[in-house]
Parts: sequence; C-alpha cells; structure tokens
Amino acid sequence: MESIAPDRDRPCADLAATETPEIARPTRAEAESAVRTLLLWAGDNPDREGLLDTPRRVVKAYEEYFCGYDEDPADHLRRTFEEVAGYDDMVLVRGIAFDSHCEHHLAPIQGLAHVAYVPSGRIVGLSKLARVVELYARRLQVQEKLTAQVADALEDSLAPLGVAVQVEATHGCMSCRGVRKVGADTVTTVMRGLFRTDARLERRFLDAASQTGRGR
Ligand SMILES: Nc1nc2c(ncn2[C@@H]2O[C@H](COP(=O)(O)OP(=O)(O)OP(=O)(O)O)[C@@H](O)[C@H]2O)c(=O)[nH]1
Ligand SMILES: [Zn+2]
Repeated sequence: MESIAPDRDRPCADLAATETPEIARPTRAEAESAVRTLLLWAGDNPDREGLLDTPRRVVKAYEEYFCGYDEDPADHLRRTFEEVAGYDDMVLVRGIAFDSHCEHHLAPIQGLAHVAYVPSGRIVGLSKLARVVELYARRLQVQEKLTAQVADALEDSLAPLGVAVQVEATHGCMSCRGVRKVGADTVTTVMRGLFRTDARLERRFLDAASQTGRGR
C-alpha cells in the first residue's frame, strides 16, 4: 500500500484518506450468518428460541453503533453565523456524552468530550459540535484518533483561531475483559492554534473542562 507521509501536527490526516475506502459491504444475510457463527463460537445454540432473532437484532444494532461511516462532518459544520457582536473568545461545549466501540475488541467505549474553539468571525451552532463528536464516536475507534478527528473537522470547516478537544472515557476492553481494571479512565487532549500558543487560554479550557468531567 502506498504510504502517506504523516503531518506531525495532524497525526490523523493520513488516516482520514485511508479509513473508509470504497468497501464492498456484505449482504444483511451474510452479516447475520456471521453473528450466528459467533454464537456458535460462544458455545451456545443459535437455533434455540431465545437466540433465533439475535443475528437480526445484532446486525440492526451494528447499523446504529456504526452509522458514522455514512456521514461527513462538513455537512454539519457548513451552516455558520456572522452576527456575533464582536464576540472573539473561546466557545466551549463540555460534557458531551458519547458511546463508541474500540477497534481492537469491538468493546464499548463510554465517555465525555469537551470541545472548544476560538472563532475567526463566524460561529457554528452549538449542537453541531456534539454532532461531530457523535459522528466519529459511531465508528470503530481508538480514543486518540477520535480526539484528533474532532479537532481536524473543526479546523477544516471553520478555520478557527484555535481548537481544543478533550475526551475522557472508560474502555470496556479494560474493564470487562483482559486486565479488568474497573474505574480506570483515559484522558486525551488535542490543542491547536491559540490553545497551543496561549498558555492562559489552554489553562482556562482545561480548568473549565475539568469542572464537568467524570471525576465530579
Ligand atoms: N491507545 C489506545 N489503546 C487502546 C484503546 N482502546 C483499547 N486499547 C488497547 O489496545 C491494546 C491492544 O493490545 P493487544 O496486545 O493487541 O491486544 P490484547 O491482547 O487483547 O491486549 P489486552 O487488552 O492487554 O489483553 C490494549 O492494550 C488495549 O488496552 C484506545 O482507545 N487507545
Ligand atoms: Zn479494546
């Protein structure tokens, strides 16, 4: 496969192009058959009454868990507003709850995202920040990538003076299986533009985010 030189400041930029190439999706019947195989692998009988409908339900649930592949963040961020009466400070939406799945084990990731930007004249609807989090959460993820993808999407669409994204999440693959550490959570942070160069702004973001986080 052709390798693409990674952009140091945007480690996910190279991934974005390769993450969702045109793939041939299986038919629904093929997907349901794969779930049936997993039920057999678990040691149960897929033909017993309680499991008969499970392949259908799981495939339907997958459509919900992974609906983010069919969406483009730019569609959510296209509509902006200019009437801001000179407002030029940080806009922060904190405590955006999300559910995702880790790409290593397909285990649930549950967390909160705090998303901030400093507008360069134009603002975006607040719900759109949460929509972008939701879009990327509804894909197979690692937390670092989710954090960077949200920041990239805001930078690309809004060209703001700065973007900061913090994600705090628990990983089912660390609590229900494997190392089994219930209660451990992971914090990832991406700072861009003014949030990198202005230590006071960075501090204000981190302080405000920490007042909403899972630890409260
Ligand atoms: N960096 C990062 N790692 C993750 C994330 N989600 C899951 N992981 C880790 O992915 C790693 C996969 O490691 P492997 O050694 O390939 O898989 P494994 O044998 O199932 O590892 P264990 O979980 O230690 O049992 C594990 O250490 C997980 O904790 C994430 O969002 N970010
Ligand atoms: Zn995992």
